Amino acid sequence: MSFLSLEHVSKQYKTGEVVTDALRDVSFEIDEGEFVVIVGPSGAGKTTVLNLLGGMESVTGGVIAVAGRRVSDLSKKELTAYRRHDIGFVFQFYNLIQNLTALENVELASQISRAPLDAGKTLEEVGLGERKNNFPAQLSGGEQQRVAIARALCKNPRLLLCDEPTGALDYATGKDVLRLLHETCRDKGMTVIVITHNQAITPMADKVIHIKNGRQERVLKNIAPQSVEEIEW
Ligand SMILES: Nc1ncnc2c1ncn2[C@@H]1O[C@H](COP(=O)(O)OP(=O)(O)OP(=O)(O)O)[C@@H](O)[C@H]1O
Repeated sequence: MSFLSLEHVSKQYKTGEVVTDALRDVSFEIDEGEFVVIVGPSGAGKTTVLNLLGGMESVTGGVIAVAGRRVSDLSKKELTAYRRHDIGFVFQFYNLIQNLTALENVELASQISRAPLDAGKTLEEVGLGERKNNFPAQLSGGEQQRVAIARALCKNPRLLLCDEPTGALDYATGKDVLRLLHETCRDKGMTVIVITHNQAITPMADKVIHIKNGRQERVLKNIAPQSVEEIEW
């Protein structure tokens, strides 16, 4: 059995009379420790996939399983525990708490986790040991994203979900963040899913899932994934 699977997943949003088919019959599998890129144009349904995987939304139809659990069958209470303990989130705009230092931001996440890693050590691992007492406003965008990644990692999650993690960063800083995510996957055996509209980063991935108009167009495996240094856009 694979680490993560979607089987015939559909998701409809109803706003008043309007029904949007955000996802239609999406099925794919991901192995533990894979670096996966989900790519597609704006409105394709990428964030919806992430919200379903992260337990923020529930499916309209189909089955989602992560690490041996049927996420699509969990109760509200179980979903809260799943989000808290099993999933690390990295967003485009970092979502750090402005009046807490880098270290305090990471500690806050570790305090609500079941088996957290050391917050200071995790910040050192992302290259921010020297900046741990800085507030977010005193850090560059790339540094803030590293804090956000440390915050996600110190929960010691089973799965790291990243929604356009380089969307707010310049080219070189975006590459640094992708390198960090790639290294986290390789060094820790962490399963990492990155969603992006940037086709150029797909050669980094072990697996690429193309989504368009709520449908999965194709799933490709890269036999020889490239490092971020080898690709340009
Ligand atoms: N909460 C919601 N209520 C109603 N419709 C929604 C909701 N969330 C998403 N949608 C719709 O579902 C479709 C897929 O949206 P989604 O955000 O998953 O796309 P996306 O690929 O992540 O796009 P982008 O790259 O622009 O973020 C879109 O048509 C969107 O308008």
